[in-house]
Amino acid sequence: KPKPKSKSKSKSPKSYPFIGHYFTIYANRHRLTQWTSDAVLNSPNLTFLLRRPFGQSRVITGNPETVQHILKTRFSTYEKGDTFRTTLSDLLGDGIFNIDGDEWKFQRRVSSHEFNTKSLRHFVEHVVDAELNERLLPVFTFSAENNTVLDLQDILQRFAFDNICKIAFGYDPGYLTPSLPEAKFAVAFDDAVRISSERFRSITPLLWKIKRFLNKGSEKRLKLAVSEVREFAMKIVNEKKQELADKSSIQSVDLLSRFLSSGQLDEKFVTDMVISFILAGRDTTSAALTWFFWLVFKNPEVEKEIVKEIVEKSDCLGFDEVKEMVYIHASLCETMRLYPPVPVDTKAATTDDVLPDGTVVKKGMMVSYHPYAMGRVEKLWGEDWKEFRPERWLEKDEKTGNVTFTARDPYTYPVFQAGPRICLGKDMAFLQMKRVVAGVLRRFKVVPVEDDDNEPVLVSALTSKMKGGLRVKIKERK
Ligand code: HEM
Repeated sequence: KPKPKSKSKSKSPKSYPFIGHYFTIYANRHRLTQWTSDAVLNSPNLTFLLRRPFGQSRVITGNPETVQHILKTRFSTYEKGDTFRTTLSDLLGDGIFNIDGDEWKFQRRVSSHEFNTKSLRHFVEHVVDAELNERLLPVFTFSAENNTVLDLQDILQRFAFDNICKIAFGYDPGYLTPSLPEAKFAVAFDDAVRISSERFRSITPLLWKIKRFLNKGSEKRLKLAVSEVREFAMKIVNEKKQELADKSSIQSVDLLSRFLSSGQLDEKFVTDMVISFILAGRDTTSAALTWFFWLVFKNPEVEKEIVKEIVEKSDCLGFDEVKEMVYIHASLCETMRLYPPVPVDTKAATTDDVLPDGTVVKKGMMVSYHPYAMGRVEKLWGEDWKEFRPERWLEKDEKTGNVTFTARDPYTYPVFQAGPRICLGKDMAFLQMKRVVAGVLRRFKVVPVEDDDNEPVLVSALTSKMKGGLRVKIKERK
């Protein structure tokens, strides 16, 4: 197992009494993911102690052993915790992302049915297939014929949003239609996520709580955005309740029906669940795919291999064919190593503890693991870690010539988290992304409009995005 870096490259950021690293945090407030990543990478044991004002400290780690300790070995010690819960409670309420203990176990158990093989097969062969063939590809065809510019990230968010609503709630918002309708909901959702996550940067939580109490500035905007989001989620819930009441037996197989028929009729609870699933399903796969198409354009030899893998399959891509596409799978893993959709994820300690790297953790302290930094550790990925090389995930059997995908251990690559709370939608996400890649690259080339050597910027608010989106032209593949 590779060992973390043993030497510090440069000194740690400067910390002052009372305010800790606040000056540097403030100066880097628009690139905190990148700044904390540098701090982790420059630390000898890949663990950095971020000192916040008023003596609050947060551990941030990129050390696989420590990540395993937090996410698995001491799972019950590291919870979401009160700070996380209160900071996000206006938006997420008691949804699965924001709870611990028995409540979390219940939601996880009911939700996990949604991700069994039968559901996933239905998802890829019907839901994703229809959204791809009836919406995404026609939008691309129009763009190719008329030489228009598209914001690929926006298109992919619409695509993912329609899909998650259809599979989880049996509801089609029709957000990716040729006219690309403005959706008040989507704007409100982005605002709500961004402002909620900005609360974490407040010098003390008291500040945003006072602002909320006075209903001023960003808190006023957050309140409006959250009520818009809740109204939309509640509409879905009420329509589903009506549908269930109208039917003598339950035919719907979606998650929402499952919650409603398990006796969960509390409107607030089910609405919270809907919001968490939209967050999980919309922004993660769309961000990953946006970076993927940019990286593939920048690496034509990878694109060639991908197209080769696609044309070897028949036109009709079902569940099994999609699963078999190992080169695309590897390319997506490689994309998310460099640009993880959840770049940093945070827990809180319920008791005092000592991490395997010797860091002392006090009860109540926040402890984050940093997939963005971990994808950049030379000792874990080799000297060529900067390169986009799907081959690092593949193994060729010299006798048979068969190429197989080799996963890294989930604590070295915690892009989907790891341990008992590992992402429930991992397989669903891969199936969806692979089906999109195969459907798009079989027919089209995706060409960024700004083709210079500048790397797009990753910005993060709970989940990451490409700053400003990705403007592309679509060309028919000859
Ligand atoms: C590339 C795509 C995705 C990535 C990288 C990803 C990553 C993650 C991560 C890091 C977490 C842990 C979050 C936390 O607890 O703080 C998580 C949890 C979760 N994800 Fe995903 N996710 C993806 C797609 C999806 C999709 C499509 C769904 C489908 C709805 C989904 C459903 C969930 C759920 C329900 C949880 C909560 C699990 C729990 O707390 O027990 N994810 N995901």
